[in-house]
Formats: sequence, structure tokens, C-alpha cells
Amino acid sequence: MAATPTPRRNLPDLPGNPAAAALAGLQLPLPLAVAYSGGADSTVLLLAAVQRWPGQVQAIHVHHGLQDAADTFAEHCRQVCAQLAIPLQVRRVNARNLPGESPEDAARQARYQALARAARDAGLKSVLLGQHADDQVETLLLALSRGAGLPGLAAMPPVFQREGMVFVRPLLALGARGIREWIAEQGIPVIEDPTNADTSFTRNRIRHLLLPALEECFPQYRETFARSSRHAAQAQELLEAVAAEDLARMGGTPGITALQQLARGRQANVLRHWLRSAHAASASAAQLEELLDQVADCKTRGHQIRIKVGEGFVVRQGSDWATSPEAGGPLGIIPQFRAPVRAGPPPFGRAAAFTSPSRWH
Ligand SMILES: Nc1ncnc2c1ncn2[C@@H]1O[C@H](COP(=O)(O)OP(=O)(O)OP(=O)(O)O)[C@@H](O)[C@H]1O
Repeated sequence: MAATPTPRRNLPDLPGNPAAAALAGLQLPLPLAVAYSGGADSTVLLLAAVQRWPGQVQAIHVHHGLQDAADTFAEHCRQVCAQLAIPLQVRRVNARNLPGESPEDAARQARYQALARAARDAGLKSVLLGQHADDQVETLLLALSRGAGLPGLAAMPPVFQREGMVFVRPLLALGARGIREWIAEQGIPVIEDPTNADTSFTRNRIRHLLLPALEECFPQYRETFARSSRHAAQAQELLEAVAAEDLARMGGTPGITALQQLARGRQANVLRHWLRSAHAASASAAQLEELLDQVADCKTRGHQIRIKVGEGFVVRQGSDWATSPEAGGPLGIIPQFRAPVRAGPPPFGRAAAFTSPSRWH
């Protein structure tokens, strides 16, 4: 639904908004959107944004259609935005998860796509998201609970691009409590998503059980955990750069001889990068270990490699044998993604058939 321009009225004076300081020094491409769920965090962000950039801010609400309450959420957002004279778009998405995909991931993917498109359609240049320091800690703990590597431990980036749109998370240094307390004092209604209390979701168990314990044990945990995430993000950038160089030296596809000349950790790094960048795929730790073992064992012409990764297979490509003499004779084989043997579904396309790495939060 397109944004309905509404006559601008003066916003109520709302001093002490904790998000105001977070936006004060920010220079962002304007006009911009606030991703407005109707919850406390994005409401506080929306209020701070319209005061920081008067006349340059619109709200976008994504109607997930997953809960019965979704219509009520959208209606709530309409009413608040109408009262504050903030233009609002409501976008409906199909957020149902595919087999093997988590419902939260599916909803998140659909939401970011809808936000990027809605912002672009309205000529907006960036989108602000309301995740705060507690969300960041929850994301880090979720990553730890899955045994994630550096990309997961880096948690949510403060700025990223998706579908050509710049997304910004300006509240990552703010704790949830200050936000909640401030909005409660303003008498501005906010949505309390009923699923937030449902402890069958791991994130909610972290919020309700772990964070209070962390608070007692390490009162500074928000800052220190965030610092660790920044270290992880920086280290990951370095690893990406090394992997890109290694892959470029191999001509864009990992050759076995070239891989064998690298230390095992560096092989893993370049293979992960190749899978992600060329195939939008990610290997589990076990799959990658198996692939590395196979690469190490690959010493004869007849050695086959065929390892399942995501929805596809990494195989040793017989056809590339003859075309890669520079890779060192018989071991110059290039493993590539290929469909499993002919029976069954048609060969996989480059990206679509593989599970994407979960980098979007
Ligand atoms: N339905 C939605 N429509 C638009 N933006 C959303 C929606 N759901 C979430 N977002 C954006 O993503 C951010 C993080 O989402 P999350 O699910 O953690 O928040 P929430 O608990 O639904 O709401 P809030 O963060 O506003 O309290 C929100 O702050 C908001 O900016």
C-alpha cells in the first residue's frame, strides 16, 4: 500500500528520548524510513527520527500475516502514525517458511525484502531498524549456542546493504530497559507481541532466563559482549580479504593442488568463501571437515570427491582435469557444485538450490 501523505502537525515535545542521542551525530542518506513494528523499540526510534530529520521520515510496517493479531498490529501502526502525522506504508508479505527453514528466518528474510522494496518505491534512501544492545547480546548468545564461527559471533552489523538499500541499526548501544521505561512514561501506546513471552523460542528463553543472570554476574555484559562482536567482525573482514585473494590466485575456483599448498585452516577459509560468494551455500562444520579430508587424500587421477553441502554436492570435476595443467598435473582438478547423479531433480542452479547462510538478523 502506498504511503498516504498526511498534513504535518507538530509532534508533541518528548524530551529525554534515549534514541535521540544515538541519532544526534548520524549523517544518513535522506529521506529515510523507519521499520516500524509498533513495538517499543521502533516506536522510540521513529519518534527520535522525526525529530532529528523533520519532514524527511516515513514509517514502513510489514504485515507478516502469520498471527491472527497481524491486522491489529497494522491498525495500531496506522493510528499512531495518523496521530503523529507520519506517512506510513503497510506492506503485506508471505512469510511462511519453506521446509527446512526456520519460521523466524523466513519472516526476517521476507521482512527485509519488503522493507527494501517499500523504501525504494517511495524514493527513500535508507531504512532504520530498532534493534538494541539486548537484541545484540541475544543474537551473540544464539550464535554461541549453535557453535557459530566468526560471522555469527560478529552478530548484527550496525550498517548493511540489502537489495540496494542501506539499512542502519542506530540503537545497538542502547539497553532495552531505558527504551521501555521512557516510552512507558510518554503514554504512547506500543504493541507487546504476545509471542515475546513464549519460551519455546530460544531467543525468548535467552531474554527471560539468561539475561537476568548475566546482569547479576557481569553488569557490563552489554558493552563487553558488543566489543567481542566487533572484534569478531573485524577478524572476519580480514579472513574474507585473505580468502578473496586466495580464490583470485586460483582463478576464481578452488583447484585441488592449489588448496593442498595452503594450511588446512586457510583451505577451510577459502572454501567457505567460495561456497558463500559463488553459490550462496554454507557447509556445516562436519561437511567442511570431510571436504578438507578428501582434498588432503586426493592424490590420484581416479580419486572422486562428492560431498553433500546444503542442497547440492561439491564434486571433483573430471572435465576440468585437462583444462587446468597449471594446477600441477594430475591433481589440478576443480571441485564445483553439481547436481547429484542424473536421477532425481534437474541440476541445481547456482544459487537457488542451496540454503543461504543466515547472515540476516
Ligand atoms: N512487522 C514489522 N514491520 C516493520 N519493521 C519491523 C517489523 N518487525 C520488526 N521490524 C523491525 O525490526 C526490528 C527488530 O525486530 P524485532 O522483532 O526484534 O522487534 P519487535 O520486538 O517486533 O519490535 P520493536 O523492536 O519495535 O520493539 C524492529 O525494531 C523494527 O525496526
